[in-house]
Amino acid sequence: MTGGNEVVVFPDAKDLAATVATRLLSAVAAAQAAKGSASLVLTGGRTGIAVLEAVRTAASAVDWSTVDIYWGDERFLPAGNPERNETQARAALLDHVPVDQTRVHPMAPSDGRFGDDPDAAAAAYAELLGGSPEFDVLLVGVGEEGHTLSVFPDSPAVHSTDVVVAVRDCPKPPPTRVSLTLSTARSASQVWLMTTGAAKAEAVGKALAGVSEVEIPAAGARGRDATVWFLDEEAAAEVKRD
Ligand SMILES: O=C(O)[C@H](O)[C@@H](O)[C@H](O)[C@H](O)COP(=O)(O)O
Repeated sequence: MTGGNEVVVFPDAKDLAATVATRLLSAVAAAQAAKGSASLVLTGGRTGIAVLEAVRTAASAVDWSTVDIYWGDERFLPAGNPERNETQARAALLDHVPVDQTRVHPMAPSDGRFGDDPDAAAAAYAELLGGSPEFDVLLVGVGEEGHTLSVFPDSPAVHSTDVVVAVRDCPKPPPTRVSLTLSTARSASQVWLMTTGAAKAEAVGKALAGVSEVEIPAAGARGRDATVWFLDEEAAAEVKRD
């Protein structure tokens, strides 16, 4: 453990995705055994989508009909745009498992009922979540400068106390997004941060060394019951391990 974080290091991205997938399916089954359903929050990025592809290879292990699917953030683009996290998650997993579509909750597209208004899309998602969402596992990636979800260092989003926010002029394209805030992320029982590559090592090392979330937003992505970092050796290079 490192400062209350569990850190799991893998030789490569493939091994990381396979292990996270197995652990995620176990977490779903445990939540279903405990309360009859499971609530997952998905994210975008190479690692997040690779995990969903790995889940698909063993997807028969769980009853998908009682899994609630949310997104931690979304690229505010037209429905079906290949860059949308929802589009990629459906291609990687959701189109291949028998989910109850009424329990799959994408963030609005930029050509949906709110038009090109990310603030309205954010407000609607906050309303959907209600006051205290009870996520079982919230999956997030980590950017080179320490962003997570679509919350970037010293940005309006990192200072927000809202539930869900619109993000504009995002340093990572596309520029307009909708994102949970870090305080909402912290309502999850477990937060799993997953990243690979040497370019992430500095941000990961700082986050695990206790740097503020304003500087490294990933440092603020913490679960009520568990915070787990899944890293490859390169991304873990600056982590001081116990
Ligand atoms: O929409 C996105 O791109 C994600 O929300 C973003 O937070 C991503 O998870 C990180 O940028 C890491 O992405 P990689 O796993 O591709 O490095």
